[in-house]
Amino acid sequence: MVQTGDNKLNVALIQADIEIGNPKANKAYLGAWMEKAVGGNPRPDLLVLPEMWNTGYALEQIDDIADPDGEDTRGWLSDFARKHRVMIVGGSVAVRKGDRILNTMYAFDRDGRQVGEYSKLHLFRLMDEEKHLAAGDEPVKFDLEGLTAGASICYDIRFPELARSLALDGVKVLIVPAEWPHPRLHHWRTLLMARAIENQMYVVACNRVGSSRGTDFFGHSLIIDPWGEIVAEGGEAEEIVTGTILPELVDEVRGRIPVFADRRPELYSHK
Ligand SMILES: NC(=O)CCC(=O)C(=O)O
Repeated sequence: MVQTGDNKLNVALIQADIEIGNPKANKAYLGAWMEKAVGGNPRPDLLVLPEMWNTGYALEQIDDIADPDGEDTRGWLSDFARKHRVMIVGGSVAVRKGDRILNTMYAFDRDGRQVGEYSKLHLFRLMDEEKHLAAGDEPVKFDLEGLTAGASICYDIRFPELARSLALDGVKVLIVPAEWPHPRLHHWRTLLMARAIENQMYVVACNRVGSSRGTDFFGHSLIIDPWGEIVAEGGEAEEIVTGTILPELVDEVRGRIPVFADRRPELYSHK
């Protein structure tokens, strides 16, 4: 595929392990990986973290260890973004809001200003999320220096309607933090690829690695372009996965196969 334009975005995905139930240790650990990432060549424009990186799936303790109003997380990510002049999609963290605990993503620009906040819409019963967490209530898009990004957290990618409605709303890159384990690597790769191809958009997905209470997380963080080509893919160990987004490619692919113009929404009856 011919790629043009100098409006590119260098992305670094922090594919790290997470210690269950230890937000302080996880912040220090992720912070060290983030420092390493911003020292990379090329320098990243955007860092992406995995899902629930503050607590892991310590759901029986979640009431005690979720970040109240996300204040600590937001302050820390904002300071890092400003100090290193880098945009951050801060994966997601367990956040306490009133009497609810949510699985929430925060995004920041290079000045450390918060540009997005999204709480996972679809709770994953196989990991007991619905017993301990509350679901978010709206899809979210946000701006990354002129590139419109949409949020999906892990299990959310099994719901094509969400990615499609974000695409119809102008989203050109879907950001997906995850804690997605074996034995569903095939689902992970196939669903992310499908979301990219059907919506003709970039998909940027950061999955954790390591084992936690008998569950093995496989990494395989991915950057997929709007034609469905893999730009970068991690292995199963800790690493920083890097790749470049070329925003013009979204319009080029959408021009090549006019999927959005060819839709027949009047025939799709189910809400
Ligand atoms: N944390 C999650 O949402 C995991 C989703 C998952 O593993 C799946 O198969 O879906």
